[in-house]
Amino acid sequence: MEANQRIARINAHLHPPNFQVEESSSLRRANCRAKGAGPGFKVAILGAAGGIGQPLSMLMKMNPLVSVLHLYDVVNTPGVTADIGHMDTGAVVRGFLGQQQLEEALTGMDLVIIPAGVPRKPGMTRDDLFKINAGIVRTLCEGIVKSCPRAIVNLISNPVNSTVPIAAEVFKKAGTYDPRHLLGVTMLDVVRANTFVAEVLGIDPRQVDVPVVGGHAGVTILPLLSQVKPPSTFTPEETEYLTTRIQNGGTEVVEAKAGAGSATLSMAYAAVKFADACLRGLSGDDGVIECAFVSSQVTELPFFATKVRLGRNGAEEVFPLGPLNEYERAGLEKAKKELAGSIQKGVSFIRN
Ligand SMILES: NC(=O)C1=CN([C@@H]2O[C@H](COP(=O)(O)OP(=O)(O)OC[C@H]3O[C@@H](n4cnc5c(N)ncnc54)[C@H](O)[C@@H]3O)[C@@H](O)[C@H]2O)C=CC1
Ligand SMILES: O=C([O-])CC(=O)C(=O)O
Repeated sequence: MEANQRIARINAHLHPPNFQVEESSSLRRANCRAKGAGPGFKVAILGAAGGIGQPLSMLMKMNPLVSVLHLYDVVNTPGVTADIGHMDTGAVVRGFLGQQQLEEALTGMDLVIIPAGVPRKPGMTRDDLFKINAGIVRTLCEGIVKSCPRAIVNLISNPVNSTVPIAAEVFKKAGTYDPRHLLGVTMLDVVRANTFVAEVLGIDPRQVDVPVVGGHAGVTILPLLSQVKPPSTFTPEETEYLTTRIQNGGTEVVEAKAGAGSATLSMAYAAVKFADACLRGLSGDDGVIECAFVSSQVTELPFFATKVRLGRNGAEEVFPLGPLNEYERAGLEKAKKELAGSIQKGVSFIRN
């Protein structure tokens, strides 16, 4: 290629006159030429310009399993894409702005991560977000139906206990539903549980594994402290303190941020930990096991979070709860009661 042609391509990349479909196509060509998409997975982040979306996009750009990273939002993706695109890691980054570019953003994706939607302010429950976020999740899932119906979906937008059933209903309606492909992200509950339990035990959190089951709101978040690894015992006071702190972890951050949003940095960390596990599963790695809120037959509820084995087809195996102590059995009953209502609310949003 002539030198002046190469410079023209780079300029087109650096100074797109606007961020419309035609421009993003040329940007895509420039990107592919400039960097070359290596082997790996194609990942889209929907809500990429937000508090979670930005650090999540940065961390996914650093993931060696990712070859192409599509950043979609209804605002600010040109800036975030330009910024992250300068990182000298392998993934090719492309930005997409606004609903008219959703289809293009999703085409060919292997994994779609969704942190789009409004966060809580002090005094709100996650369910208070339903009104706005339910519609956002529906629209984005309709895009997935059209452009990448076989992709694995990691759903972060709250209230997860209702948005996962919403996504399932959208996919069912379109005839594309594969329950193994839809995963509500509860990893932050596990990350918090590992941290708080490690503090109590006085050990490194990286050595700790706490299964957290149920759902992702208040009493539906049920840490199984009797199954902690390494095997540990807790006094009744420690059990009560840890369970309450893990269940209120999100609220602790919302209050500390005092109106400036909810957990973003720890959530981006947790989302990447979970997405990486999904990609390792897709690659064919053995023994990839994490907690997630999925279609389940572990209880009488249609969705429930437990440990799942991630493989080439997503959540290939959903593990049972294992032995629970009396405290956990009581917690399970409370969790199921609240979860049943939240799941029904999500289902009704699409069916009615
Ligand atoms: N599952 C979990 O453990 C957690 C979930 N969350 C949830 O994640 C969501 C996002 O939180 P933040 O990033 O802090 O909020 P944020 O407000 O900082 O960012 C949200 C982003 O979504 C974008 N957005 C809004 N409508 C959209 C649409 N139709 N399509 C694409 N993008 C759209 C916004 O433009 C914004 O950039 C909230 O619902 C929050 O409650 C937050 C922390 C933990
Ligand atoms: O608490 C919130 O609203 C955000 C969230 O889900 C969490 O931090 O666990």
